[in-house]
Amino acid sequence: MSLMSLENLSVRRAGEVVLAPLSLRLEPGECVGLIGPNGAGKTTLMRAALGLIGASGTSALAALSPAARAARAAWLPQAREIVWPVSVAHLVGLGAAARGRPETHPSVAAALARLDLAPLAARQANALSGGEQARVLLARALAQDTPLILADEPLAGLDPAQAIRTMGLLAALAAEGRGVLASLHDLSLAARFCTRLIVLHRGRLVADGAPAAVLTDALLAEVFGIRCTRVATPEGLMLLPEGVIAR
Ligand SMILES: Nc1ncnc2c1ncn2[C@@H]1O[C@H](COP(=O)(O)OP(=O)(O)OP(=O)(O)O)[C@@H](O)[C@H]1O
Repeated sequence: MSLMSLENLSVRRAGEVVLAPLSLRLEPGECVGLIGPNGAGKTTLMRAALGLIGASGTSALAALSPAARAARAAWLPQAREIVWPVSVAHLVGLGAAARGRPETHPSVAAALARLDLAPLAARQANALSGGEQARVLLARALAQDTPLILADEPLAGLDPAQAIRTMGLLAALAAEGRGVLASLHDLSLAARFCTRLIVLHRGRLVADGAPAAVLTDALLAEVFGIRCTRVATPEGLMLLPEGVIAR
C-alpha cells in the first residue's frame, strides 16, 4: 500500500499556480529527496499533501481524519525555533501525544536515542542552540512513530557532521521500511542518501527517478542555473557547484 498518493494535486495562491497538477506515489522503503530552487514549490507540495493548505485534486493523506493522519504521517515543518520553556524530553514526548500515547511510550526514548539527545533530555528546549533545536524537532517527529515522515529542509542549520548523520538516519528509517520525503538543498547529500529524487521547477514536477539519472548536467543548468564539478568518492557522487549560469 502506498504511504502517499497524490492525484492531480495542484495549488493556486493569490491567483497564481504555485503547484501545477502532479500525481505521484511514495512506497515503504523509499527515501525521497524533494529538490528544486527557492520558491519551486517544495513546501507547498508537502503541505498540500498533508491537507494543511487548500488544494485541488486529491491526496489520500489529506482525506484522512486528523487522528488517522497522525498515525500515518509525521511532519517536520521548516520553522525551527522552539519558544516553549519545556524540557527536551517533554517536547519530544509531544510526538507520542499526537497519537494519543503517553510521554513514557518507548517511541520517545527511542527517538531521543536515535538523535543522540539523551544528554540533553532534561535541558530547557528553548535554551538550546539552533542546530540542537532542529534535532529536537526531528526527534519529536520520530517519536510520533509513523510509517511516513515528511521533513521540510531537515538539514537547515545543521553542522556538516550532523547533516550527514541526519541523512544517514533518514536513509536508515527508509531501509527499515518507512517512507521518507525530505526537501533538500544539498544535492550531494541528496544524491548519496536518497533512493529517489523528485525535482520541482517553477511549481512543476520536471524529473522523478534515481539520483544518478536525475542529476544530469542539463538538469542542473536548466533548473538550478549552476555548473557543477562531479567528484566520485568512496561514499558516492559529490556535486561541487562551481558557478552560476547566466540566463
Ligand atoms: N501564502 C502565499 N501567497 C502567495 N504566494 C505564496 C504563498 N505561499 C507561498 N507562495 C509562493 O509559492 C511559491 C512556492 O513556495 P514554496 O514555499 O512552496 O517554495 P519552496 O520550494 O519550498 O522554497 P524554499 O526552498 O525557498 O523553501 C513561491 O513562489 C512562493 O512565493
